[in-house]
Amino acid sequence: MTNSVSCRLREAAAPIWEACLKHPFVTGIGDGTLPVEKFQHYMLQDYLYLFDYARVFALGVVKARSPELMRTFSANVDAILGGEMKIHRAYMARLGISEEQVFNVQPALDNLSYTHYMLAVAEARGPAEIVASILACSWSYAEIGQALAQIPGAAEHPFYGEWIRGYASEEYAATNRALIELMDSLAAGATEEQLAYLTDIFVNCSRYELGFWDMAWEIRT
Ligand SMILES: Cc1ncc(CO)c(N)n1
Repeated sequence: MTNSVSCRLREAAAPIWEACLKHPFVTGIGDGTLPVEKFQHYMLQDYLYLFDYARVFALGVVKARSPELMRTFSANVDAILGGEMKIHRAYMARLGISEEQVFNVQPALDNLSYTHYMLAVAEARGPAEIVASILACSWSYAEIGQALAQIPGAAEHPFYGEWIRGYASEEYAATNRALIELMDSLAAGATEEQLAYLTDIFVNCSRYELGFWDMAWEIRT
């Protein structure tokens, strides 16, 4: 991965990712001290977020110019709607929230701005830019999951353990690795100008990730 495009993206966003890992919301999941009220707000917002996140991948299906790439994007739409959302649905059930109730929640401004930035990039550009915008989300959650799972007892926590196990799972890591490889293959032969744009997208999405943790921590609407 050294010297790869994905490595360059990761390095450009490194200080922001550090801040995400140290964020009180994230460390609160890790040590189990996060107030459930904050987590519930986050869960509702994140569930809404995932529908738009799946739409970004769906635009990848529209923009792809090869059947293989169409299938890759399509499989990711399915992995989000059917796989990752299982974590959310399990928490919704535990918190007593129905899918209908979620759809009556207004997206927080930090959430709406983030998803609409990704959707705007996806509408205007092509597969490489779509993957750059999605990779910041997927990869940062994979790193957060791995980091929290290393804290003794964290993955067994009666409430937050399930979230940690979901994002620390081999399934999630494998999907993320495939996205990293896809980024590198789509960016192969890109000009310096194109690479600079992919980096901007990745860094902006990382800033939005940090904003999402702030929104959740402060219960911003
Ligand atoms: C805000 C946010 N970013 C990334 C992910 C991982 O898909 C998520 N579930 N939520």
